[in-house]
Amino acid sequence: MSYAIAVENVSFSYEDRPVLKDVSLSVEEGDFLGIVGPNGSGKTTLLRIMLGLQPPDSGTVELFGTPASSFKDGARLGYVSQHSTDADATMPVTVREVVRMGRYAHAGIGPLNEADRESIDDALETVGISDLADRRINHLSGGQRQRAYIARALASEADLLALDEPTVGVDADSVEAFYTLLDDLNGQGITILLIEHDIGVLTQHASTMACLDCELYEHCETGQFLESDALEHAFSSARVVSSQQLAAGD
Ligand SMILES: Nc1ncnc2c1ncn2[C@@H]1O[C@H](COP(=O)(O)OP(=O)(O)OP(=O)(O)O)[C@@H](O)[C@H]1O
Repeated sequence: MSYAIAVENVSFSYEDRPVLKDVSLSVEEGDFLGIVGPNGSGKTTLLRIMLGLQPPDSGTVELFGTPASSFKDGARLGYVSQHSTDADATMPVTVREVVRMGRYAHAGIGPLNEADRESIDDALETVGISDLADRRINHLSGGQRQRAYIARALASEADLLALDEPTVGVDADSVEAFYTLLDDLNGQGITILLIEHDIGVLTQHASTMACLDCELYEHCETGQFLESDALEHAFSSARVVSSQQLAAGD
């Protein structure tokens, strides 16, 4: 079995406040993992540690079989953080320029060759925003911006996409289209890690689910998760759908 990410006994504190306690969690290549948990339960922190962006205080993290501290192939990992868009909000960059950043690992900052240009065009087309390529990134809606950042990850040929609450502020139709895109990418073999408050929609798409509450409360296949008490535990989060809605398949 090949793991995209293997986390073993990870603990982490901000100053002296423990945020993660002894978390062990492996993500198989090709998995679609949904991560839920109450507000402030350490989800973003764990995601960043899983991607090797932040070292744990103790425990180990492996990315595609290599210790995170010596993993050099960052282009394989695409991360769309909650704050991805903030940095660009004040910069006059176009969507194409944002997606072009995904080619840095392959093309450097020099002129692009034909293959690079093709890769950028393909990425824009895959996420359905070719017509927005020359618009300023900060003139896009939240949902369109999320697509631009996914296109950047695709242009960098990422094998794994990690997204932190990508659908906040996105209208219901766009959320559905967004999940269709994620399903397509996952069908092409891209591993997906997704933090999402809307457990109802998440569990319709994720193949495995993890519920975090400082410790790892549950990690299992989605069907099993829906029948476990982790569901109720995750509902202690502020912004979730009700279990009645879930039962009704809404
Ligand atoms: N840089 C930081 N310095 C100090 N404390 C932090 C920092 N980042 C996060 N925290 C705190 O650590 C805890 C876990 O934060 P984290 O963002 O990982 O949780 P989360 O589950 O993603 O939260 P949410 O669902 O609200 O986005 C929270 O109490 C948060 O306030």
